[in-house]
Amino acid sequence: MNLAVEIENLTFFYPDGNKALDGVSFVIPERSKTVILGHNGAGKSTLLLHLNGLYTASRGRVKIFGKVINEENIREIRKKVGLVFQDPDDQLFASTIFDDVAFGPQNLELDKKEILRRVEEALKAVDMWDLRERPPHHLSLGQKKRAAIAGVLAMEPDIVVLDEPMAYLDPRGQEEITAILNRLNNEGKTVIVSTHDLDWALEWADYVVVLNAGRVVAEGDKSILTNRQLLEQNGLKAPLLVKLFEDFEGKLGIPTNLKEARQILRKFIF
Ligand SMILES: Nc1ncnc2c1ncn2[C@@H]1O[C@H](COP(=O)(O)OP(=O)(O)OP(=O)(O)O)[C@@H](O)[C@H]1O
Repeated sequence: MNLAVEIENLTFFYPDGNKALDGVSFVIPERSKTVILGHNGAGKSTLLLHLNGLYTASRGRVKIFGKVINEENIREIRKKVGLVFQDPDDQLFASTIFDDVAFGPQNLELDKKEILRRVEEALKAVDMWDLRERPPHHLSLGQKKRAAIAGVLAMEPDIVVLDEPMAYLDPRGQEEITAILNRLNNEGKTVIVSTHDLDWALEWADYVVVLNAGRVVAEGDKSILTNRQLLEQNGLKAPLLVKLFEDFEGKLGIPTNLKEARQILRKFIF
């Protein structure tokens, strides 16, 4: 298994002395769809900000494709790891969406043709090309989130990290973002998402990391999401499917997505 991310004994203190991460170690397989789960304040955002070197470990280290992030390689790392913030207003600041998405490639000092190619490809990937001349503050939240993702895609990263991309979106907005994440993963990118939504995680993820109070309490395949006791002990709500099927455990088994649930029920009923 090739690894996109390796985190070794990562501890992080905020300047006020608050220890937000405490000896965190885990790996993320390359080309996986990974979810980082944890209750409010568990340390998800703090952790994600380490993945492209925006935060620097107080102790321990973070490796991207086997290379420890350090001051010398930080520019290279930022080309490989794109980070989409939870609030798109933290990311969008130019007077048009086009300029916003062009900002990253311009900083790479690429030629004009290449910048245009990247911006067009990124905006088309999130279905925002037609809105490219709009100012960001004239967009809906779902559109802003898609524009923020385009800004990251224009850097052509191998790893895309998104901090709670579904937060505050309606079901349609969530579906649009999920479709984008799936396309990115199908193209071979490693996609890492923090979320509270375990129903969504059960359907989407293939790798899971659970944090509690700045520590890793579980890491591995999505069968973790069927362990109701573990999830609840760590302040999370088990997925509805898991709650429904666990009453029949032994007889039915616990599905790890809706399709499996249908298959189990079909077998049981017919
Ligand atoms: N700038 C800061 N200064 C001091 N402490 C902070 C700061 N930002 C976050 N923290 C603390 O660090 C811990 C981890 O916070 P973090 O935002 O990483 O958690 P989270 O899992 O992303 O939470 P949420 O789900 O609410 O977004 C919390 O105790 C939080 O209060």
